[in-house]
Amino acid sequence: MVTVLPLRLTGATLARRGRTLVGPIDLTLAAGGTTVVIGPNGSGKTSLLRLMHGLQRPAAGRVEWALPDASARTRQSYVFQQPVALRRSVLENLAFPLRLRGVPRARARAAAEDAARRVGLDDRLSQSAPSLSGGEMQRLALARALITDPEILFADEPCAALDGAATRRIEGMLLSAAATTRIVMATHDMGQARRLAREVIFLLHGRIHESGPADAFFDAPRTLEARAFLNGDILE
Ligand SMILES: Nc1ncnc2c1ncn2[C@@H]1O[C@H](COP(=O)(O)OP(=O)(O)OP(=O)(O)O)[C@@H](O)[C@H]1O
Repeated sequence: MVTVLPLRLTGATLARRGRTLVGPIDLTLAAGGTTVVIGPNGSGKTSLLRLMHGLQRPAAGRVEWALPDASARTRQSYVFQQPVALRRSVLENLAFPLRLRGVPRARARAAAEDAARRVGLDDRLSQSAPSLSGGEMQRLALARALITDPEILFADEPCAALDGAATRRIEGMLLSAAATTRIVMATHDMGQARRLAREVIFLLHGRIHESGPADAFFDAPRTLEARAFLNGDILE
């Protein structure tokens, strides 16, 4: 199968007004499993996801997919920390990415209904999406991001501000999506990171401080800083 992976970052930095927010980053994202990006507030989790997804061009270094950027772009989705919904119905929101890709109206509608059923929003199809609750909105955002069957999904704190039940529901969606979609997500919730991650990237001050298989990272972090972070200590 032709695939966009691996994604390779080589000395990549993201900058705003001359200030480096993240990087230089060197990493290779191969196929399979979920990568969880963790680190203190302001350590650069969102910036790293944006850099990988191509929301911003690197100020230095390279961000390269296995396919040309134009094809790579159509095979990835991004869920923002604060999801944005179109001022349209739940059904139209779900159908939108398919319509953008030229899927005929009836087929897009059927797929949207099916997606809504799977995430428990089938009784909300005609409700205006901006009026959904926080948990419902996150489910909508995730279902909309997955409806194109992306090869890779970037999710920035997809459970921020959700209660335990809503969080578990989103985690369930991520776990089933992970069977076919490579996931890279940022989270503050270490329980969630343990439940979902195959691989961890621990950021500190905009750089990768430690990374590797999740089990090893959580059982025996190599660096003092990672140990301190997992203990909930403040890192300056
Ligand atoms: N548009 C911007 N302009 C200037 N600085 C920015 C911008 N976006 C982010 N930053 C800065 O970049 C650094 C990293 O921010 P980022 O949002 O990537 O961190 P984070 O790890 O996702 O934080 P949090 O856990 O609080 O969401 C922070 O110091 C932040 O203030």
